Amino acid sequence: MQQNASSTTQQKSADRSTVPPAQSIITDITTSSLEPTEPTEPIDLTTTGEATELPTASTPGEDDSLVVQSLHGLGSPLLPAPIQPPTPPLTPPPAYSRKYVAGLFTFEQLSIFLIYPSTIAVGSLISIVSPPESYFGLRTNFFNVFFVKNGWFWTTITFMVHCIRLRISKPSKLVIRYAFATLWWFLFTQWFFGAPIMDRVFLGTGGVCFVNDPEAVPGDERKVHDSWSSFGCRHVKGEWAGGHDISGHSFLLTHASLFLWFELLPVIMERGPLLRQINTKIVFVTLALWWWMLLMTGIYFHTFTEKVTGWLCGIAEWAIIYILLPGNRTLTTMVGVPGV
Ligand SMILES: CCCCCCCCCCCCCCCC(=O)SCCNC(=O)CCNC(=O)[C@H](O)C(C)(C)COP(=O)(O)OP(=O)(O)OC[C@H]1O[C@@H](n2cnc3c(N)ncnc32)[C@H](O)[C@@H]1OP(=O)(O)O
Repeated sequence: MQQNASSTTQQKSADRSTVPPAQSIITDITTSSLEPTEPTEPIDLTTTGEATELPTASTPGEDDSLVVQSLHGLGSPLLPAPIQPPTPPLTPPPAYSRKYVAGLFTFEQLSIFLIYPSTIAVGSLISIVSPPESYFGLRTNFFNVFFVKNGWFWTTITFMVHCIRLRISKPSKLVIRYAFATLWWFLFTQWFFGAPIMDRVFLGTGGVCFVNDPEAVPGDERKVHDSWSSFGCRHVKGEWAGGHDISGHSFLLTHASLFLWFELLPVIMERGPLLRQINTKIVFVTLALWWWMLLMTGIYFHTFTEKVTGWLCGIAEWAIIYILLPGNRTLTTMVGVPGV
């Protein structure tokens, strides 16, 4: 009996020795509430769904400022934090945590990203070695005139076909991402407070619009027209020559393809019934056509550097929205992430 009593006492004192003093609990809670809980890895766009939104997404009626505050784990450093049971850390759900290549891409994202520079490289190589005679080498070919020259229109239609069958909880985020992609295409190829960005680069690097002057002396028919855009130059039947003429096709085809791929990626990764739908096949047909036309641009048009600068401008908006923003939860809350 006496032995039992003493072992119980020993047990109790052993238990007490494992309990931290109250002061240390308070310190732990206070410091943990002050520690920022920023994600260490970008959010994986290949497996997320807006139905399984980010932990930061506010539910209807929730105060956004509170959400943002809780995201950063901000407490007032002047006031002692109230003692509360420690909240679980804001780690992303398992679906987000996948292996990243160079800390930025998943394997699938990297593979998609690499398709376009390799296509331009292969096309340019063929153009140097021996470009085959082809219908696709004509500027007036049907696929160019009907599809690529209206490329953003067809990309929009394809995107809508993809979107109408999704079950995502926040369609407004889809429209926001589409609006950003459209804005970049518009500023780059159509209008940027006057001439679009690609034409401004051309003019800024010494490019001019030459037109034939019927009244000029023989041998000096070409005169410079004061067109400030490639559209204006085409309108007066002039020739746009001299400066760095960024490839609009490389830009548009890369920009549109990366946009469509990254919106479609969750459907691909889910490998569910959505993948077998006709909507997905339509997206793949557009992607295939855009890839083929980029290869043709690589083989028959522009210089290598003009295609590379077109490609670089084509990845700019995608890199911000789909690669860099997912590393910041507050900004990602604004544009959302693609889902199923
Ligand atoms: C819930 C869901 C929400 C959804 C969301 C809500 C949505 C809400 C409703 C919206 C309802 C719809 C709304 C749609 C809205 C739009 O999208 S309307 C806009 C439609 N417009 C377009 O799509 C225009 C797209 N085109 C372009 O941007 C430019 O033409 C491009 C493609 C950049 C090309 O520029 P470019 O001047 O041809 O320049 P570049 O590539 O350098 O080529 C130089 C030459 O080489 C030739 N060339 C180059 N590559 C090639 C090639 N591969 N083959 C042949 N020739 C070539 C060119 O043809 C060109 O020759 P020329 O024409 O000078 O003779």
